[in-house]
Amino acid sequence: MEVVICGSGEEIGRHVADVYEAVLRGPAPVIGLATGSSPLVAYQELIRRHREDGLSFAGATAFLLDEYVGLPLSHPESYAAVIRRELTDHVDIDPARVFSPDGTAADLAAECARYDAAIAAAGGVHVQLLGIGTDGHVGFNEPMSSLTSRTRPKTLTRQTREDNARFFDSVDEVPTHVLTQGLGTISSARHLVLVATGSAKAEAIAAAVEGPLSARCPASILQWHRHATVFVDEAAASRLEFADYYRHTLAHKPDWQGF
Ligand SMILES: N[C@@H]1[C@@H](O)[C@H](O)[C@@H](COP(=O)(O)O)O[C@@H]1O
Repeated sequence: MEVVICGSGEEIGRHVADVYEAVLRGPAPVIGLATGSSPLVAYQELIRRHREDGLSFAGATAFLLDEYVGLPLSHPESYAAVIRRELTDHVDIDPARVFSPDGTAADLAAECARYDAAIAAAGGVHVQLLGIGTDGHVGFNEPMSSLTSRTRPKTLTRQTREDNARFFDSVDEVPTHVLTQGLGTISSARHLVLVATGSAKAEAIAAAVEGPLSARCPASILQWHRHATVFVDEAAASRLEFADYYRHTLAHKPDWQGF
């Protein structure tokens, strides 16, 4: 795992956009997208590169991490709607190639199996963007999620519903259940890129990066992955014991070595 401490959110956005641009310029790119506020600066940079530098998403396929159960796709806070609003409506990706689990499906278990099969049929995800919840969740894999789980329904913790209440009229409006790619599904992506900013994420980042590999902190699954990159700002890095080592590594990173 490579931990990269950045001076600003904009710097994180540029690094993430570099990683995505390299995949998008390759053959048949399959990109993993995430919602939440953490990826937004990277999405804005990708949209800028599309408009100003000709970066094309035309041949890309995209898979979203998760979705609320019970919110119609037309609901502005459904993740299918959020990703359209924040990224895919602003680039040249084929809307029919932007996939997300359907939280309104009559048979949720079958929908989850279908979703995993669709990811596999696309050849797997080249790069998966991740935020992190204050309880250490990735996607919507709450603490104690199986480390090998596949896409499935999950029950949100009270903490996560409170964290996400800002997108709804009240915490009571936040759905109680979700469909999420499992930790095993996420780990199948070839490159995991986790982004976190702000002091509210410092504890979760310390647990994920330097704590034990444990379902107690689902994001610690990145320690088990052969290609994982964690981009944090100074505030999110503030509880990292090895911060000086990460800074030293970055300062001496060879020119030939990307992320
Ligand atoms: N399901 C999403 C996660 O994918 C995201 O990482 C998390 C943190 O969001 P934010 O980046 O807004 O802090 O929020 C939600 O729970």
